[in-house]
Amino acid sequence: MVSWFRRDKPEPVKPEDSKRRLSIEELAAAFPDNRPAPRDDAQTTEAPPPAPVEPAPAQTPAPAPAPSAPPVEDRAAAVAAAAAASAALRESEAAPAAASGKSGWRERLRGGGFARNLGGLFARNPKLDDDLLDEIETALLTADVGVAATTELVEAMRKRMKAREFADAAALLTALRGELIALLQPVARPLVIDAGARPFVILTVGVNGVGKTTTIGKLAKRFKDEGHMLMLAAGDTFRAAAVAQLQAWGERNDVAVVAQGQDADAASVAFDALQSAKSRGADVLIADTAGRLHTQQGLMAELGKIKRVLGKVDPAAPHEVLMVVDGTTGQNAISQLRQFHAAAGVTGLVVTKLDGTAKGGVVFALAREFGIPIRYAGIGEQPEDLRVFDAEAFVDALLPEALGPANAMGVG
Ligand SMILES: Nc1nc2c(ncn2[C@@H]2O[C@H](COP(=O)(O)OP(=O)(O)OP(=O)(O)O)[C@@H](O)[C@H]2O)c(=O)[nH]1
Repeated sequence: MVSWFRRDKPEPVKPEDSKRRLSIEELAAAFPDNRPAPRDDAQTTEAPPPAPVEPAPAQTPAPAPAPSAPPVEDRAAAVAAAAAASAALRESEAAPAAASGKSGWRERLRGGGFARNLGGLFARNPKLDDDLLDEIETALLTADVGVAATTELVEAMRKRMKAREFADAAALLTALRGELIALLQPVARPLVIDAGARPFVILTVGVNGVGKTTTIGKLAKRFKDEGHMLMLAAGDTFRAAAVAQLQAWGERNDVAVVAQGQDADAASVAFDALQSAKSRGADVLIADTAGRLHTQQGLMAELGKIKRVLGKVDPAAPHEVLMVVDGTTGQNAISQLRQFHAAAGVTGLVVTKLDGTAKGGVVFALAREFGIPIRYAGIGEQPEDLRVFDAEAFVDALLPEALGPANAMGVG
């Protein structure tokens, strides 16, 4: 599949070219059905992307990927995958906004470990005693809330229980909900597009496979719906299908995508895209970057380079460094954020894949450890499955106030 993107005959491509319709093969490549799982070890065998060179001037035509014909069996698989992708797109577009509002959150998060363990615990009508606190502690740790945050929460509950503040377990549940909401409230700060920045530049970063490109697609839809004139920069020039994937999202939302193809210099793509967005009067530019492990120092340094290059066009850019974190990663997300923050100065987070994970508790650990705003939560793969992060809605979804057998989420 990688060979489709090798350049037999390089051709110049302009930003406008991104508006062309994608072929069925490109669509298939853009929506692969068996993505590798994200890796969090440093022993990757993948070759790193090429070291960045000085950015090309904005008007320099860049070589376009010129897909060569895939073998017949690959083509058949591609056609089948494309058909599935198109059907999925149609389905998602036709689907009612089932996941809107608090009920939508609850709907999506109910299968998760947090909801199941903690919710199930209270749904059993437990006795108010130390055993209950031990069980809460285990449930929080299992959901990856982390040792520090868990200890703080449980000790706060223990103190209040000893002070006879709670009449029963239901009262403790209410207090625990309050503590959880209080932990998240300071970081539930939505992204505000500064109208004075033309364009407002969002640089997305994160490790491999966390959902960066998908999140950009979801954001494109959101911003478009809000009436913004936006553009996308296909800065993930490493993964074979990433450019086509972003172009597919762009096409779907009628948003221009600036691309130079696979293996292009990511900083050059960002530079080009910002110049283009400026000259077209776009008010938002979202730049994708290749996934990279936080332990790969060379690749982490490349993020600093991309930022500096953007700063040459607009000293205030990027206005937001949005790190996408996979909510299923567990405590590893902490070290990821630490390294990305050091390399690129993260200003906001998107926590993805919170639907159905046993590890959704990492959101609390991130909030406690860094205090960096959590802008959005990804709760599914469809365009509408990106929510502005709301502390109360999130806690409400994981641990509803009224827990009885009827409300015990995912229990049994
Ligand atoms: N269930 C679920 N899946 C998601 C969510 N966000 C993204 N995904 C899926 O995660 C997979 C990886 O998403 P991508 O957007 O390709 O990830 P990426 O970070 O751009 O990947 P790299 O370019 O390899 O770094 C895809 O199968 C997405 O559909 C989410 O909120 N929930």
